Amino acid sequence: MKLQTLLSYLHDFTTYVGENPTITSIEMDSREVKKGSLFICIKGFTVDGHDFAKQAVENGAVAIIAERPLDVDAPVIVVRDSRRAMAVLADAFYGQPTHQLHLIGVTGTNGKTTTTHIIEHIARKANKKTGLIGTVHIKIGDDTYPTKNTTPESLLLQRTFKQMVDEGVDVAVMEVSSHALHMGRVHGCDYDVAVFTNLTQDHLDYHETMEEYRNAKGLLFSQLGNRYDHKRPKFAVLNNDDPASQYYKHMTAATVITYGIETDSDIMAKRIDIVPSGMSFDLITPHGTVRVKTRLIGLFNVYNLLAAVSASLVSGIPFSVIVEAIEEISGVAGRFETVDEGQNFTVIVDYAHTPDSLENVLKTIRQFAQKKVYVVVGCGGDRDRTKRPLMAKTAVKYADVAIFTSDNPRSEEPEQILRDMEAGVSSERYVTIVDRKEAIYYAIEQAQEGDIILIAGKGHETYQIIGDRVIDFDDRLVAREAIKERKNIC
Ligand SMILES: CC(=O)N[C@H]1[C@@H](OP(=O)(O)OP(=O)(O)OC[C@H]2O[C@@H](n3ccc(=O)[nH]c3=O)[C@H](O)[C@@H]2O)O[C@H](CO)[C@@H](O)[C@@H]1O[C@H](C)C(=O)N[C@@H](C)C(=O)N[C@H](CCC(=O)O)C(=O)O
Ligand SMILES: Nc1ncnc2c1ncn2[C@@H]1O[C@H](COP(=O)(O)OP(=O)(O)OP(=O)(O)O)[C@@H](O)[C@H]1O
Repeated sequence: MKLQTLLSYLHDFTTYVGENPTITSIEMDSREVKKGSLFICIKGFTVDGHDFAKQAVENGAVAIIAERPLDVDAPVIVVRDSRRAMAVLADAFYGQPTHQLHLIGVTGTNGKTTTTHIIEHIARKANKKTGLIGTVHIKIGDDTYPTKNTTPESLLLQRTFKQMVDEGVDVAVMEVSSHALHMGRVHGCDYDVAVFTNLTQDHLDYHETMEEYRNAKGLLFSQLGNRYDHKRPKFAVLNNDDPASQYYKHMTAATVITYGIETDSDIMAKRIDIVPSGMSFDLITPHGTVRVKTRLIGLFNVYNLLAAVSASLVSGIPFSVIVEAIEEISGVAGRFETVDEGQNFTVIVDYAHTPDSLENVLKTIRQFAQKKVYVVVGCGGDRDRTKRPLMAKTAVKYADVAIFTSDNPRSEEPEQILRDMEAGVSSERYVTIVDRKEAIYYAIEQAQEGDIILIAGKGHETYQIIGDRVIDFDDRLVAREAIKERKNIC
């Protein structure tokens, strides 16, 4: 594509009249630049991409997008916000692929990964070829690709959508983080369905106030149905039991579909029975009411199922197929995942890393617990500090024994993070063990027959970030080793 053709997609840009090279790729990392690339300088949180423009030109970049003039041997196009410009350019460069996909975006503090996986499962059951983008991985059909962010940067995102179109994907479902919405990573995405799960405290290191956090998520709904003059209908699927939905309802031009348990909604669950092996409930929809059974556990998963059912129904998937799919779905990796080595106590690994999700998971466990409940929990470094005392308070409130430990301390001292957690609790019902492996071993050594241990925070993750180092660490493997060692000792 010619540079000037590409630039014509930037609405606020009209002045470029220089050279017009053919652009063979767009890159935001100077190390990825090839001959013919357009290099976009992004001011990062660690380094400034503008400092790598020279290197990009040496590597073959034929034009540069930047937020200020640069002294390099290639045309420099100055824009106000290069990250947003990148989203528009990537969308254009890859042929606006989201116009050709049925795209479902899921946002909310908790439940995004679970809900997107349920939707993917339902769509596959309906014989659709699916694409999935989220925290665990990117998946196209059966092929998976690793990913660094819940919602990737626009370049990778649009490249992925293009691959999905090329591979014949019918339904693409993705997690849309508030960071991505705020930074404009998803600018240019043409969503057909936007789903809201819930809003509770998280990410205040980035958004600063709950209001800003709520507004960032609102961008998914305010932009839905406004941006493109398409014939395709647009739907906003909202959790009626969450107060933030009232706000999103008023800001969207799309058709609103609501779901809930407590508040009258289009799609509802009633008569919910939860047992250790799963749940059953009346699923009430405009297409009829059926009693469904699922292996997923916890009231929060009823919400995730309702969100997924609503999104699937407005996507035209038959009700009977949806019901069949939810009856056979098993869990999502690292979400309420049990570690079973035949021991006589239960070990659950769960990704709960917000006060609300920790509370929900512990409340669910409390429903079955006959004996003691242990929780191993920590808080990430360089992230929302205000949630640390709240996480500790929740752990101590619902567990008999809380073990505070490290969870991705990053550049912070783990001891300081743990002191921040301890500040939230006055009782002595906790133990602090800095080393996460030791903490897990401690819980497993202490557990008696019938006890339940929740290892919270890292779920499917297979690493710990300590300082600059990323070390291999998988809660599930560590728990397995600890159980086996304990058996050998016994
Ligand atoms: C705070 C944040 O969002 N950081 C993101 C950002 O990294 P950064 O700002 O540190 O980038 P940087 O290293 O400073 O680099 C700046 C620019 O220089 C370029 N560069 C750098 C070095 C070089 O030699 N040459 C070069 O060109 C880089 O390619 C980049 O374009 O850009 C990276 C590349 O896209 C992202 O992966 C990274 O996300 C990090 C991993 C992150 O943790 N982000 C969190 C806050 C986040 O976005 N989380 C949400 C979900 C949260 C949730 O719901 O739980 C998400 O969607 O993932
Ligand atoms: N609807 C929900 N409401 C509250 N808590 C939930 C809900 N769904 C899941 N959880 C809890 O939150 C944890 C994370 O769930 P999930 O990965 O689906 O959310 P997420 O929104 O993708 O999280 P993240 O943005 O951090 O990746 C689960 O392990 C569970 O403990």
